[in-house]
Amino acid sequence: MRTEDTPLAAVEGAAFAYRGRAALHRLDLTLVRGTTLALLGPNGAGKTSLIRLLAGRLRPDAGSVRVLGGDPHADRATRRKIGFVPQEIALYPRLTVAENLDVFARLAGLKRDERCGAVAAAIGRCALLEVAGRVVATLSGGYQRRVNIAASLLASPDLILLDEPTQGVDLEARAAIHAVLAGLRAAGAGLVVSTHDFSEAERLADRVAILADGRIRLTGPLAALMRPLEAAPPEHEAVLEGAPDAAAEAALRRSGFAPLRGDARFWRADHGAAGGLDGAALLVALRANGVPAAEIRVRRPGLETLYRDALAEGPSLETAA
Ligand SMILES: Nc1ncnc2c1ncn2[C@@H]1O[C@H](COP(=O)(O)OP(=O)(O)OP(=O)(O)O)[C@@H](O)[C@H]1O
Repeated sequence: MRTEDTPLAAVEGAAFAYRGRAALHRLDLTLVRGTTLALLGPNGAGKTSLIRLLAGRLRPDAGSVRVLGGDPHADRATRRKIGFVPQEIALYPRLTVAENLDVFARLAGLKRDERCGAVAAAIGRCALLEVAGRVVATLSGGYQRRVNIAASLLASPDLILLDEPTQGVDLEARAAIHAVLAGLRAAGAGLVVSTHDFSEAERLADRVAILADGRIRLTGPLAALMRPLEAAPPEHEAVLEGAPDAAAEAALRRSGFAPLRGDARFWRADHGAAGGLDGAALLVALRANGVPAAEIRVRRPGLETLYRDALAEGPSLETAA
């Protein structure tokens, strides 16, 4: 196999258990160079465990994990090709941004004459120049997340693993982080981004993998997965003022609505199930039946639809490129 044919990463039959409790079951996944994979799945699905396997922080109990042909757990040179951005901010709060990055450059094994350039490059790629001299503890959560990302870039990794990189940040900071990730991708890095945010995945990723209970339920290129939805009718999402009582819930279910995202204020129905009414008529009809509906959103089926269907269906599916 030529070097350029080696996948960025290959996970084959990888299984992992925490003290006998299975977190990942014989997983197969290939990462393509220069692409961004979004990892989606409910809490406890195994996203972080998979990222930690790819980062070499965990060793599979069975099967194998290879990054650019090397074993990230056993092989330090392979680990240097991987940038790992953990979910928690892992920085020295009393040091400045530049001082933090210098410490991480040392930890990454960079020599003194390489460190200055590597720190400057990471600051540039994460648009941190204006805060480079600021003490990290004084920065907003969004900036701290960008410094967390910068810390993973010092050895110019080919693969960057980001565990919920926009968790807990406001919309502006989220957009800034998306711009950083888009820049990394444009520079040729492969990214794996775990997220609970469908619009983020749609914006950033060209491939997705949906996990549940330690298994991949659906994976493939986003465009190919979304294509069948193009002809599908719009969906209705009912946003309630509060959780419905039993009578309101029964009325919602009679109208074809099912709860969304485990939050009793959000319900969805496809167009047909909602009786073909438009959003305004549906709002009136639901309110007349005692449903505390504040708003009906009409939207095109998207990644969230695929996600819901993949979790409902159960069997593993793969869509080829
Ligand atoms: N350090 C640990 N010790 C024991 N069990 C763990 C540990 N970390 C994760 N688990 C368990 O492994 C399973 C997968 O967890 P994991 O954190 O990989 O899921 P996740 O998809 O990243 O979830 P979230 O979206 O909540 O971050 C869960 O059942 C979880 O409780």
